[in-house]
Amino acid sequence: MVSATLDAFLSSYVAGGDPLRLAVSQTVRQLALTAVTMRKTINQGALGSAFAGHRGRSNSDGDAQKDLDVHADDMFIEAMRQAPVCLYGSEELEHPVVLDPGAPIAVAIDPLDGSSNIDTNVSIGTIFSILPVVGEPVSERNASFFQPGGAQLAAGFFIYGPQLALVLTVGNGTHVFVFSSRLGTFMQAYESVVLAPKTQEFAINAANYRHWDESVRLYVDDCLKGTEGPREKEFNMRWIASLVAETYRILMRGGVFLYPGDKRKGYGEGRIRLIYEANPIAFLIEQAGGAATDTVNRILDLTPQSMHQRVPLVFGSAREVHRIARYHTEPSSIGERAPLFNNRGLFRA
Ligand SMILES: O=P(O)(O)OC[C@H]1O[C@](O)(COP(=O)(O)O)[C@@H](O)[C@@H]1O
Ligand SMILES: [Mg+2]
Ligand SMILES: [Mg+2]
Repeated sequence: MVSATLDAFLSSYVAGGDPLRLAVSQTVRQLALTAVTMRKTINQGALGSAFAGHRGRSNSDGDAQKDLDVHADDMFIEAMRQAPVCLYGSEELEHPVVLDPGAPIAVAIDPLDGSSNIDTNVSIGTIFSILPVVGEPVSERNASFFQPGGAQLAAGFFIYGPQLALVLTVGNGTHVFVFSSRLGTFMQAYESVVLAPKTQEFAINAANYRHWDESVRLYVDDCLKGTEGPREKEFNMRWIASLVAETYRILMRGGVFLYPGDKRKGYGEGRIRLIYEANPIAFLIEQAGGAATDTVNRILDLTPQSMHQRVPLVFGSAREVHRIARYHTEPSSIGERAPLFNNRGLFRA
């Protein structure tokens, strides 16, 4: 347990006076102030006006927009106008918006993650990715969002749960800050998080089982067989349907998350958006010693092609993530089909 303030953490990060770092730290401060206000709105629940429900609108990806989605987007874009941010790209906006053309960074954001949980009083959040601005002239600057996730300067999310927390990386570990109402500020709650490489817990929306490809089905089948299957250990399963909540849990106690592509219409690349969901989560997870793939390839190596592009996402404890990749790349050598497992089965019989 450590107890530096977020301000102290950011001040030490900008100590060398690098202008990009300065811009990142000012932006994170603005995001944090806005998250505190968002939390107050969320805490009012159905008693507050921002909870009125659907506006009957949908975002560019076809998701129904709830009032709180739009409210969160309005809040964060206003906040980013107070920060040195050139471009603001959001799940809720079809195209990125130019804020300060001379500023050095671009912010990609999922203003409200886990929207389907708003009315159920389950944790929701805000995910952000901060990238350096690239591209000349100004009209070419949207290219900033199409850099591989490995170019991110910082990434993080706020989780509006039993605690308001910020999980942040600026490229030197993954840091968890919890908002202290008493002190009115975010305090660092843990040293840099280290994710256990092994796990016995997986998270997937099992309702889609029949739509998955065989590799994903076999992986899950092997987990479900527990001590009687090739894994020879019991597994636990979780699905909160809130990416921020799943990520927080995995950072705290290990585990693996899967949202693969499946055969449903529109789900060939899964559900998670690359630029403002998968990339920041992958950066946080890698900085904690975990791994993140599109089932096979490292997420942070992918070059985005469009602002709202979806990507299959697997992340969490590194050994488990790499194991899942092998179900896709060498299916005949893993799980129940592995020669060693069959031998063992013969001996047992
Ligand atoms: O409802 P499903 O298909 O299980 O999907 C749940 C996933 O969708 C998301 O809610 C997508 O994010 P949004 O709420 O920002 O659209 C993730 O947080 C979550 O992991
Ligand atoms: Mg989301
Ligand atoms: Mg969202």
